[in-house]
Amino acid sequence: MKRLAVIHTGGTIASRPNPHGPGVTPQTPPSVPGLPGVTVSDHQPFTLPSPHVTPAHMLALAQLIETLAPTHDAVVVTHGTDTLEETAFALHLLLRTETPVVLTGSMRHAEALSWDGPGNVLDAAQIALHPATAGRGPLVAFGGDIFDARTVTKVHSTAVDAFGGYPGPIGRIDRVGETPQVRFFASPEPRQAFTPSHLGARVDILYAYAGWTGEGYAEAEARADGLVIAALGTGNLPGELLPLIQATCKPVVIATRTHAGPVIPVYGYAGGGATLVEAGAIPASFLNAHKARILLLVLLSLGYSRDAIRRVFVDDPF
Ligand SMILES: NC(=O)C[C@H](N)C(=O)O
Repeated sequence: MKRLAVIHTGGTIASRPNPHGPGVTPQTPPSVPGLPGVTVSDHQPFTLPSPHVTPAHMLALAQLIETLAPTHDAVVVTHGTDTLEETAFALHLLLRTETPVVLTGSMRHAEALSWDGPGNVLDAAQIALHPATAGRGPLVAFGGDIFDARTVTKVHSTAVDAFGGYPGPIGRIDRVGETPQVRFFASPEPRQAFTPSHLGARVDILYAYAGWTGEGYAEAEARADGLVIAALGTGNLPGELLPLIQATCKPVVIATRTHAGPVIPVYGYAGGGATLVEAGAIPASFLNAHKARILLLVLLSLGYSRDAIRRVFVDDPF
C-alpha cells in the first residue's frame, strides 16, 4: 500500500454557505476520493480562508510536512487559492524533504453546482503519487495543469482555470478511463532549502505607478526590515525614488508589476533599473513581488546581510 497524507488548510475547497452571516466560509475539508492501493491520512492544522494565512502558518505547514514525510510516499495540501502561490513558494524554500508535495484548491465552493474541488484533489493525489513527480519540489495542480511553485500565479479571480504564470505549466494530468496519464515537460532541478526557526522579519510591498513621487516609502522603510517594490517594466521607477533608495541601508528588492519577464538593469535615466541597482537595490529576477517578499523575509529571518541577500537573489536559480 502507498501512503498519502492530505493536509487540509481551508479555502473555498472547504467552504459552504455561512450559517451565521453572509457569503461562504471554510468549514469542512473535502474528502479525498478513494484510490486503489493507497492509504490516506487526513490532517487539519488550521481551517482558514487563504487571505488569513500568514508566513507563520506557512512555516508551521512546512514543519508538519517534514514530520509526515518519512512515513508517507506523497503529500497533498488543500489551500485557498488567493495566497496559494505564496504558500507554495514558501514550501519550495523551506522544505528539505524530497517527498512529493502537491498543492491544490478550488474556485467554486463545496455546495456550488460545479464544485471543482474533488477533481482537483484527485489530480493532486495522483500527481503526488506518480513516480515522475519525485525531485521536483512542491508543485501546484489546478484544472489538470501542473505548475512549478516559483512561477505559478493566480491569473483570474473567478474562472475555474485560475492559475497560470510565465512560462506556463510544467506538466499535465489527464485520464484514459480511470487511468491517470501524467506528463512532465521539464526536468527536475536541484533546490536549495532554507531552515529558519521562525519567520519574524517584516517585509512590506510598495506598488509603483505613473506619477509616484515616493508617497508611503519613508513610512514603509521605517517600519519594515526590508522592502519589495512592484516596479515598472524591467524594474524602473520615477526619478524621485532614486535618492530615497540611495539613502536606504535596508534591502530593497525590485520586482516588476508586469505579469511576465525578468527584472534587469537596462536603463540609466534617474530611477532606471541600472541606477537603482547601482544605488544598492536588488533585482528580483523572475519572481513576482509577493514571492520576492517571501524569499526576502526568509533570508532576513535567518539574519542574512544585504550583500548575502543580493547573492541569493542574483546567483540562485529562482
Ligand atoms: N478560491 C479560493 O479559495 C478563494 C478564497 N478566498 C481563499 O483563498 O480562501
